[in-house]
Amino acid sequence: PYVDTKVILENADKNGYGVPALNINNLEFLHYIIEAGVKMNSPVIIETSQGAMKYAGNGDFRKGAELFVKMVKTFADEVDIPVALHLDHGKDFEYIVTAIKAGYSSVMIDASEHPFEENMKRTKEIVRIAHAAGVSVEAELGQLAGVEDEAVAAENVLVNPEEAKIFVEETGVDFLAPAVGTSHGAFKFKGEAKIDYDRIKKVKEYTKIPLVLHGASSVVPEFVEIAEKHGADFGGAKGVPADILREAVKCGINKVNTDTDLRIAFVAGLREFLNNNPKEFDPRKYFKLAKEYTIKVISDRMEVLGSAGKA
Ligand SMILES: O=C(COP(=O)(O)O)N(O)CCCCO
Ligand code: NA
Ligand SMILES: [Zn+2]
Repeated sequence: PYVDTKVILENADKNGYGVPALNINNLEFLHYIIEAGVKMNSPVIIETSQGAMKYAGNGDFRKGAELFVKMVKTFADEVDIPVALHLDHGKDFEYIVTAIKAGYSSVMIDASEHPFEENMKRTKEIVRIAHAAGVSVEAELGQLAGVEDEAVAAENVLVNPEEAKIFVEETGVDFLAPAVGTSHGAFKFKGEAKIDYDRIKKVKEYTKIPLVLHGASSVVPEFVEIAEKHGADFGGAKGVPADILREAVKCGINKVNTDTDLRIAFVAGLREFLNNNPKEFDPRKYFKLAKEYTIKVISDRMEVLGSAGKA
């Protein structure tokens, strides 16, 4: 069934597990996520960026939002696992309100590049509108380095746990994404991978709401190697290893944003298949290995985060 993201995350919070939030831009990735969720008996949070809304609507983000809601609801109504649709990194008021009106389960207002007071003001406004429509809200405190669609943050600004307490009390936001050392994309760490567990624990203790880890892809070496064997150049790619994800969930993370891992698994399968099948040009065939690898990486992540078996 199609559910509010809050239902999924409150259950995860109560029972101490994490749920992968998986980005889509098209039908194929939606198929794969649903198939993995059903296979693993795991709740799934489907998420789309503002760019995905534009892409699906061929430039018209309102059309894209409508399309995504129809697609996700169609799949959700056919399966027994809980399925939610979330707007990821909502930065523009128009996109966020469009997602709320189109029927998204939840929206993120990402005002993290603004000063604290401004972030609170913008978040309060969206909470008021979203809650009036029965939609839950995620906000971000601190900044992740790396590129987030349009905005590029220079370097990591880690969350201030005391600020987080005030922020959640003042805004009434349903979930919070504290910046704790990760970044978006495939090149997350120069040296060894590490995130600030203490900050996660403090934010959890002070806010007592479901927490979100952004930039959480592991950048799985197995798929990086396959992709590079077949022509990709991902030198230096490094993500958040499974043991760090497990620890982050123990410290209070419940929603685990994952996009890069799906992209790498898919492109690894696509490159391998195309290289080995020069005569093939049927898209129902040449996505086969891409589909298999993407379902594998999602299934494994559900095991790592503990959402497997929890639907
Ligand atoms: O936090 C994340 C996931 O980040 P990643 O999958 O790159 O680790 N997201 O919000 C997904 C979209 C961001 C651009 O990839
Ligand atoms: Na942000
Ligand atoms: Zn993110």
